[in-house]
Amino acid sequence: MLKILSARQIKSLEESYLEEKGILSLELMETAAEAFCQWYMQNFSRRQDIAIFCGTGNNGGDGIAIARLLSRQGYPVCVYTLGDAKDGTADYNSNLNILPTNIVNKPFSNIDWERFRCHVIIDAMLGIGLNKPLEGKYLDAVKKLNSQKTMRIAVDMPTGLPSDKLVDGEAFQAHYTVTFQTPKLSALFPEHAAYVGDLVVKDIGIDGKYFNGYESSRYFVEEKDILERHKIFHKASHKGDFGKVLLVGGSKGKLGAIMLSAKAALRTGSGLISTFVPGFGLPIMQSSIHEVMVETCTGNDILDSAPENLDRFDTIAIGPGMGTDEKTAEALKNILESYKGKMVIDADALNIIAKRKDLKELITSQMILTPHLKEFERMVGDDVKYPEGRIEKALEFSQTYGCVLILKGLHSLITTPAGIQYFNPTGSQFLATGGTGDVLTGVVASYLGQGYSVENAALCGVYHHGLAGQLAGEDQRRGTIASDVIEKIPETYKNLGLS
Ligand SMILES: NC(=O)C1=CN([C@@H]2O[C@H](COP(=O)(O)OP(=O)(O)OC[C@H]3O[C@@H](n4cnc5c(N)ncnc54)[C@H](O)[C@@H]3O)[C@@H](O)[C@H]2O)[C@@H](O)CC1
Ligand SMILES: Nc1ncnc2c1ncn2[C@@H]1O[C@H](COP(=O)(O)OP(=O)(O)O)[C@@H](O)[C@H]1O
Ligand SMILES: [K+]
Repeated sequence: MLKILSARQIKSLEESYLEEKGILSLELMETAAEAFCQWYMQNFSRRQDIAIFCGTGNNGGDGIAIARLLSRQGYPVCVYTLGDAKDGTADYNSNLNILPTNIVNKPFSNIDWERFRCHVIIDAMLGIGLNKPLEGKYLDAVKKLNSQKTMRIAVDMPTGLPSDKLVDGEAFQAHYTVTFQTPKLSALFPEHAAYVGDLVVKDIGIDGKYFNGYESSRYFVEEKDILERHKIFHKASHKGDFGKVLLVGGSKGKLGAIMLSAKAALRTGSGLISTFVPGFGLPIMQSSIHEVMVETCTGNDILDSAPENLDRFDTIAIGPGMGTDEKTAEALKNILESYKGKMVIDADALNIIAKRKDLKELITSQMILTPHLKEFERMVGDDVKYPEGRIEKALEFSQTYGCVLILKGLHSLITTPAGIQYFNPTGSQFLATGGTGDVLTGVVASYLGQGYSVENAALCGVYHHGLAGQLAGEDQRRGTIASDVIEKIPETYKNLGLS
């Protein structure tokens, strides 16, 4: 887990790290520049001309160091500077003094934009030191650079993006942001996706113990955190070990949702999947998914009653394609009141709960709720447009009702009633297609059925779902559909070296 700190905390952390280790800030800057270059060299060829735009703070210092290191490796670089070296930080100037003279270093104001050409723009103008919205030459630079049809990469933070809050005005629009040690909170806001691009986090050697003294209950999940949360199943495991899951949902025209959940749960590794659907769904379910057992409610078209003997199941997920009819709401109430095991509550089950205070009171610590933004807004009855407020609201909701909350979207946010908030690193814009939420429900329910805690099921579920989305997107690009995501779930295990 990478602890997410504010810009102020990061500066203080770096100072105490440098002091304790007896390292100069210039050395840490060199490590950061090396980390950037290592990533750059793995991804880009020497045939691409690079223009590095530098401010005169430490972000600019990183940029100048990057220019030296890349040039030494045979990469063609030019430096363009905003600001006056006499105002520069000590580390910026130390780097400027050793910039090889064969590297072109021009003031930004001297650029002839008619003739300006490069393949890659690196933004090292401003980083976490940003203290006001862009104006003047920085604003001008960002506008000019954003209009270039080239690859754009930001060092640490895109210029103009505040580390901890929503952007005010313009900011550099990066295709990649290579940040150091731990992501800054605002780089995880979906609203900032167009500025941050793909986020790359590079270790610069400040180990976890230095983070201990800084208060934050927000974390960025890493692959190793997921690996250690998985259960290992032995060779003689039988289907009962992998859990008996019941998926409740479906209504006329929306049976597909529960089918997607069921298939996703099977591909995640569930032992036995049962579904509970309206009567019309029986022949359809049976003929399309042979591995799934099907039970039906009393009504033909809508879900109007609850299943018998709920204790047969290790976990229940409810909501996909279920509809919000009055009778369905009563069936939901019945299930929430009578089932004591772990549950996933999704989609229409959330929409029903949003309107019924008596149902909200039935939320327990055994439950994982999986709203997308609109569903969350319905549940909290408030505007959740602003990310800072939304993250706070998620915390408040999880603590008030004692449940785990998965707020879906780019970097889905998992909040636990203990007050910990985890941002998920996996995912892809190709998941933005109907039915992928139903897939997530099946994946999370499967882990609950396999005996994972609510917290671990939520973390592992969201991570694998996002990774499956990435893998499906690599093959199918914008043609990706929810079924493609399901088919990639097994590959996520292979990818992580899990059996
Ligand atoms: N401190 C350290 O030891 C390390 C810092 N690193 C780099 O240092 C960066 C932070 O450096 P700084 O603290 O010098 O900050 P920046 O380089 O981000 O910016 C600082 C300067 O920009 C000015 N400024 C702020 N907002 C402005 C605006 N809107 N328009 C014009 N000028 C503006 C400030 O007054 C200040 O002079 C990080 O983002 C990272 O790139 C890395 O080298 C890793 C190690
Ligand atoms: N741009 C995106 N980047 C990352 N993940 C995304 C993106 N868009 C959607 N997702 C993920 O896809 C899923 C969509 O869920 P949801 O909105 O409930 O879809 P549906 O109701 O169609 O099943 C969520 O897990 C969400 O996190
Ligand atoms: K930058």
